[in-house]
Amino acid sequence: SPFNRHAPLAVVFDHTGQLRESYDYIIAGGGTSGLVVANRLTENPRISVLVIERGYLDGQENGTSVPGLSVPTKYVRTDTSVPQKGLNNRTAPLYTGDVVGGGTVVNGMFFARGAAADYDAWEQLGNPGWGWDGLLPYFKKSETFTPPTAEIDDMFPGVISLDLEPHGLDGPVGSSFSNCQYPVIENFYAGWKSIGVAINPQPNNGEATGAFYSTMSAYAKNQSRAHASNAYYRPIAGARRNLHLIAGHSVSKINFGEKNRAVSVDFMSGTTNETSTVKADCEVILAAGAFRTPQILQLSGVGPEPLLSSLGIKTVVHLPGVGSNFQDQPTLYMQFRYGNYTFPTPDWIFSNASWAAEQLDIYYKNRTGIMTIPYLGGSTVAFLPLQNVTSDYQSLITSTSVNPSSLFPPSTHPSIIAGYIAQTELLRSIYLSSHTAVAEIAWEGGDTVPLAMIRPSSRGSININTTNPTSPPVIDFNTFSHPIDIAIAIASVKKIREWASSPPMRALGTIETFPGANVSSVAQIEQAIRNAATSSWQHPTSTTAMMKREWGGVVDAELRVYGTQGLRVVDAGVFPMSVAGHSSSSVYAVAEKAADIIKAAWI
Ligand SMILES: Cc1cc2nc3c(=O)[nH]c(=O)nc-3n(C[C@H](O)[C@H](O)[C@H](O)COP(=O)(O)OP(=O)(O)OC[C@H]3O[C@@H](n4cnc5c(N)ncnc54)[C@H](O)[C@@H]3O)c2cc1C
Repeated sequence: SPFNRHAPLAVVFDHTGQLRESYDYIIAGGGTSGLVVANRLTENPRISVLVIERGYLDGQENGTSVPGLSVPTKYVRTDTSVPQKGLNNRTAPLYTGDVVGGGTVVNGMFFARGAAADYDAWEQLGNPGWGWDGLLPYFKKSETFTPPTAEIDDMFPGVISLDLEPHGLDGPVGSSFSNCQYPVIENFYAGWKSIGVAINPQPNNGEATGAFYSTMSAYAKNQSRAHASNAYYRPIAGARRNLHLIAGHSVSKINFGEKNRAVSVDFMSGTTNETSTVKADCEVILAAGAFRTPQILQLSGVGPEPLLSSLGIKTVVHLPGVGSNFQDQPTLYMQFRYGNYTFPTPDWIFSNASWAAEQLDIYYKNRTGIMTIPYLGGSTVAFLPLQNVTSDYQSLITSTSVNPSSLFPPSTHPSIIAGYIAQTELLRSIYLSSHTAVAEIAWEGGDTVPLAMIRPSSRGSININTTNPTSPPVIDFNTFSHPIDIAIAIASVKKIREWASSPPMRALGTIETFPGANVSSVAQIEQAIRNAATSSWQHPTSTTAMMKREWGGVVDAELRVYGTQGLRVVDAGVFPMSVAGHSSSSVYAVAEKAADIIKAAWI
């Protein structure tokens, strides 16, 4: 059993008989945010915390620690959306972590923060303290940053800032750089530079734009993956008797007492479906991620009343925003090949077994080589503000403006539309800004060039359609429902082509194989995107948004669920809008801040 390792001070349980009847705090979801909060609250030995996690502890397999290896599929859960009109009625997968540590155990290890403007927009949506200045101390608190090796610094002079100031130096999550790189990455930077996209050596200081070498979530010393489990849970698991974690069980319902106080949760065994109840003396904290937290709330009677009553669920709080405002970042995987490219490419890891074995050997001996580069995309990215994507950006914004109400079904509660209008006003200034990006282009030196539309105006939903907690909720990304999203995607494809045909990339003999040179008119590019893009960049957020209640918000600026007591949400669902960056570093920062907010309430 995976639990034997923890004996005799075992705090990981797999059956309910070992649990107490009540805990001060019950955390639903032992993923990224849940483990941060569990760790911080149990710093006080008088506070007891139970984490209930659907997945199990990872077995510390090579795939969860060596950046260059693929993660064991058993830790990744795949759910499927309803057909997406904007994708010519195709469905799209949503991947999430199904393991203690959640998404960070299986993610692509990009560890870049969003732009200051992204978090400032959160604050402007009515959340004092949640802007860049308010969050920066928590980004730092979660991180131990290590600058690149001299070898990487010499290979890419000036590409990575050695300035430690914006970083944390003693937090739980390692943040560092792969210490080996494919030499062709130089052409990536030179290509962008040649078409006017500057190299940004310090993308973690609020200016997350330009072409840069991203920090990755890894410990520099041994070049192994840093995830929430090994950063926030394993180091304390045996030592803190006040922290219990039950694996393999899912929270199915929050039970409310007088004045809508969350008093206990029901949770189910993943193997037997047997349901148990455990009491919360202080609070229930939801950390099941942007996909699952709305499900728990709706099953518990907190959500849009019409939906709840249609399923026969008694409404505890009519909160129309639960499950709405869903955001993810649609992604198109363009394909290229390279005529003059003889050096090993990232694709060799899969196609050349003896080379891959040799690299693994180098990794284990010296913690260097190609296996230090995350397999899901490398570390090299370009984050383009709209004005870098197209010089016509102002007319693109004007020509795609729509009546916000027309983007939602007629039955949508007015508060959701009001909140969306508040967001679109901020989005407009974001689209005009040179300080935050709309498109992300990654290249690890191989055939695939992902293009992620990281600043969507479209909004989807996550809603239950059954009272059965073992059925996943309905995922509707509503991809490309706002015309600006497809317009930005089309302009971005053209921009990537400009980069691919810049002299430094041409020198590699770069040829686009998908969509391909014959796909050239705007209409053709649009169809190629609609036929091939996927809805998610694996960054689902905003389904329990921190916004005013009259704007369809679900939690206040202290992350308390409106209309309830003793109930908060701390996961990526609380982001009012997605950030133009990868989400994990923001999730850690939000959860660190959440823990401080919860502790402040003790006094
Ligand atoms: C394949 C993939 C690649 C990614 N790549 C990157 C990347 O390169 N860089 C980056 O920054 N971000 C990336 N992300 C996103 C990032 O990892 C997530 O944004 C982050 O982990 C979300 O944290 P969370 O706490 O909101 O949710 P999670 O970490 O998903 O935690 C939620 C936890 O709740 C559990 N759970 C769900 N339902 C229940 C229930 N009912 N009861 C109990 N437990 C439950 C889940 O098993 C999970 O462990 C990626 C994600 C994936 C899946």
